[in-house]
Amino acid sequence: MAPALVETAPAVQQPEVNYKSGVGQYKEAAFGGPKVFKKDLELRGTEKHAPARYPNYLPTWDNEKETGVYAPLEPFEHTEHGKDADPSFPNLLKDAKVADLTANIGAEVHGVQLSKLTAAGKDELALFVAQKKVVAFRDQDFADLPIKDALAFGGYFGRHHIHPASGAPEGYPEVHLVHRGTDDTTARDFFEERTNSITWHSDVTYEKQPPGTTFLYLLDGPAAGGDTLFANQAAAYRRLSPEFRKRLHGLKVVHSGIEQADNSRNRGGIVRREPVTSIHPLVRTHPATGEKALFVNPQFSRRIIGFKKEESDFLLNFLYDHIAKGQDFQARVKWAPNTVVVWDNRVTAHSALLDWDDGARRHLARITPQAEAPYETEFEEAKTAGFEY
Ligand SMILES: O=C(O)CCC(=O)C(=O)O
Ligand SMILES: [Fe+2]
Repeated sequence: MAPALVETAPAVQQPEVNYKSGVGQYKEAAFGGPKVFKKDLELRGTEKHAPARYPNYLPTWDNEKETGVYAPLEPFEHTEHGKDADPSFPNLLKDAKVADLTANIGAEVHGVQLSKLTAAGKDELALFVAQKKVVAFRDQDFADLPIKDALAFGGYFGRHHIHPASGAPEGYPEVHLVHRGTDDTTARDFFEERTNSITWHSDVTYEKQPPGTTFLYLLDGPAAGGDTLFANQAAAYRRLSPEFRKRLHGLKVVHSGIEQADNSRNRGGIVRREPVTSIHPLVRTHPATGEKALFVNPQFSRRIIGFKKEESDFLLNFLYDHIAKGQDFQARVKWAPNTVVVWDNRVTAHSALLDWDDGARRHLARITPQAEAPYETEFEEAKTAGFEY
């Protein structure tokens, strides 16, 4: 049966919380990939559509062998390599051409081959991405590497997250896939019910240790469309008044993976691990830059602890709206063949866009190293200094 090609999670005992009463909604249902996935059709192609360029990356899943067989995730000690980096980036950027995408978020880089970076270069990559928030590296060989080599590269940045509900290349559950194939009717179905496809989120924030430096690379894409949106959640934090920021500090938010798992189950997809909820600070601090960022998203955040439902909904909705409208701290990343986009999931949110014709293949792979458990540091009145707005 079919999987849900979406975000998702595991288990550490949590205090009892009524996560279901929050405003966050799991909206990714319509992004959940085809109900039935015919691998042979994708391998063959159709009269109108070419076969998959990277058949080794076509999604597979096995309900019988995979559902419920993964143990809860255990805590692990994360090493933040961005802290060890030379901030002048001598290894990463020595031959690079860097162009900022906007004044407040994003860069595009030519002239670097990620797969060839030394350990020092990878440390610099972690810091550079933490600073820029999202970076599009062009002309990469990543998609052509053996999958195990791509995973070995990503594993430097943290323990691989195995998605609870998404399809994966055969034998590599650590790779999360985004795939719309030749017989996909997602766009038509989705817009029967909805007016836009924006789904701001950071990945799998219901995990105890959500991802940090995250890699998404293009395998096949439509001629136009299918861009990805990114928002700088540190800039979103700084844009708020000092009084408002002060109030946000100390608040804790419940994040839930339950709806995503239910959604996968309802579609006949897999749930590799029983879903969990986690409690994270509403404002988190980045371990390498010391920057503070909002850490809420409408996909997975559910409830502010200690607030009544209406209070929690009111504040979370304000923050979602603030982030969604902040075009001046957002960037729109355009995909091209051989592009690897790297973002820091701790300080950004992103949204896919469903704006291309059904049937045109869009196929991406994500490598998702987990990072530290989110933590916060004290509110500091003057401490937006040193960071650009
Ligand atoms: O398809 C996209 O543009 C982004 C999908 C996504 O949210 C992810 O891979 O984490
Ligand atoms: Fe995502």
